[in-house]
Amino acid sequence: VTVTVSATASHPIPTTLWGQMFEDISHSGDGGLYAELLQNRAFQQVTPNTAAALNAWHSINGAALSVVADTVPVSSALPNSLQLTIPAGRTGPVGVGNEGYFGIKVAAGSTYTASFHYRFPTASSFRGSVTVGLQTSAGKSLVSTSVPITAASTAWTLVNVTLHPTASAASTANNFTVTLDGAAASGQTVHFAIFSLFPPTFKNRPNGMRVDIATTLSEMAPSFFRLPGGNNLEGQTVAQRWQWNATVGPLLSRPGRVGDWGYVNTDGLGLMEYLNWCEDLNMQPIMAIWSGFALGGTSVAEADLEPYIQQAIDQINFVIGDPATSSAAALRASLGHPAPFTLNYVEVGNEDFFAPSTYTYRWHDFVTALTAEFPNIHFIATTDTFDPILSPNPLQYDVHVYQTPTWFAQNSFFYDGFERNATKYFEGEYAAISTNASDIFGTPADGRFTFPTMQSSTGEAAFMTGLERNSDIVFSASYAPLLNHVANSQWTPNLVSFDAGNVYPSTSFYVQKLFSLNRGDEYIPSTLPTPAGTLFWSVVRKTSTREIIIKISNTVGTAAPVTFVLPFATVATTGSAQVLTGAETASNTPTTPNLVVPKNSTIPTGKTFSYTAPAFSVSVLTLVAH
Ligand SMILES: [NH3+][C@H]1C[C@H](O)[C@@H](O)[C@@H]1CO
Repeated sequence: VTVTVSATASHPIPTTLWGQMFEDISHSGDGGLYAELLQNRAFQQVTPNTAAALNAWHSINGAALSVVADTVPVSSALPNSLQLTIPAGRTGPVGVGNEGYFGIKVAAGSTYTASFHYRFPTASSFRGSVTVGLQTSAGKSLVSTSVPITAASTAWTLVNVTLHPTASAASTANNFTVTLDGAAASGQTVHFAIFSLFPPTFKNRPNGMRVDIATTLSEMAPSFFRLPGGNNLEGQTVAQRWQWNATVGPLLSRPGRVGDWGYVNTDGLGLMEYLNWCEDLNMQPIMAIWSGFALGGTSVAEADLEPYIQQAIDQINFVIGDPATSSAAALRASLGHPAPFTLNYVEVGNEDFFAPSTYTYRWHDFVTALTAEFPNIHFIATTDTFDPILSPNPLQYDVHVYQTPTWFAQNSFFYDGFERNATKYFEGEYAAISTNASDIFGTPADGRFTFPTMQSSTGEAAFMTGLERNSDIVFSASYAPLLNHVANSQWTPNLVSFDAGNVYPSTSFYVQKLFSLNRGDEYIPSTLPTPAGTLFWSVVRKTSTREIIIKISNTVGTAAPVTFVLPFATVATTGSAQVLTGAETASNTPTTPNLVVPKNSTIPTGKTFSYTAPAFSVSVLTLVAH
């Protein structure tokens, strides 16, 4: 095929085009990006005196354990404590261990900061010491330190320790342990509250992000970060919705919530952490507000919306308000960020095409009130585009599509036919997730991908060339879901998988990275690909370097020769090629983590040059031309 490139750009490309969608699904947050290593650290949202309340905790050497509703809770937000009784007649360490989020990585040279609160429900003359450590699940100590404790009072005492392992553990099958000497503490009962164990964090932020995952996400230079969801914004019930104010301030003040993906969210990764994260990666948030619909099916009646609208106003004021006039903004200032954060986009709900009939008034009432308060914010609607008709007319819609690789390859012209009527589109969730067109959301046995493959990733890349071509109306796009703990997935495939020890960037992640790191600031029209074809491309210009950047996706198993004809007076005779290619079913997985990674080379270029796109490949060709 011959591709003739135009001399003049058709439109500027928005700087927000490529970014990331986040929600706490498959332990993306708790057990993933959020660096806390202990699972069920504060016994939040569990029923006392049940085995489930002790999830991730186990007894060491006969200690009697139970989660109790403490008569003197450590805080009103954290009513549960761990009650530990040392039975008589035990010798050696007796206590409690935590197995982390399906393992704990212990690296020599890292400093681990551990903490917990303790109190003796009955005061006594007991004086002892507690040993805090990390050990393999076979019981071999990796590091430990001891701190004195006293039963002189029944008040809570905070213990902080640092651990410095001198050797790395052979695997992530390790436990965090808190023990007392069985003989010395025989018969003692101690209460513990909110344990915590942190490794070093990204940019050393307190209560921050896991370094390896954060670094991987930063490598694609995302321009936006959608938060906090996705389904996980919504709650199964109105009471279980995500509430910004329950996720800010001291961890002692954060009750946590039952998340929408089958596990308790600590909310240690809260709105302030999200916003600091956005600043650390130079991203802008696309922040959602709860829009009055819970996933269990409840819509708040219009007459009852006001408190939820006020909560949304406070949420936005927390982000951009003036501390002198807004208490929510004053709270932000007190937490260390007096200046407003960047916020241009607020999404009203999530996938409200599940509740379109009530979205008409929910959208109207939220957006009318919020626009009056925040005239510069762009509000994003989440129903199907223009169905139902909404008032005020949305100027932004969030469009989601999960489909087959073939669908993506066949629909790279999805937006070409959209009316140019001032409405802009956020392709907020997209991924090729199954080869089975009649059962997209089925199981792996039915064609569902567990990890992206070069078939799914080239399909997505084809679609993304269309998003780039239509970036006059597509302002943002993000693959979903972003993250996944391979030991506890609620959704596959995902962009980046991980376990307690490692991160596994997928083939689709490398596609996102190739598009995001090789952006142009203007789109250059060229011979259009055949919509029903198998080879797709987009051409952009980076005006600052006078580079032409050509992205090519070959979605089938035969190499595709393509000739480019450029109209520029000066064209470099060599250019760079960044190529991601592999077999149709090739995936990066925990067993083959780097099976398919981009390879760089130089290629001959010129006013007319040919390039052969390998089978199942995404290529980025860059050359200076003007
Ligand atoms: N059901 C998908 C759509 C929803 O918005 C997300 O929470 C889910 C996975 O990304």
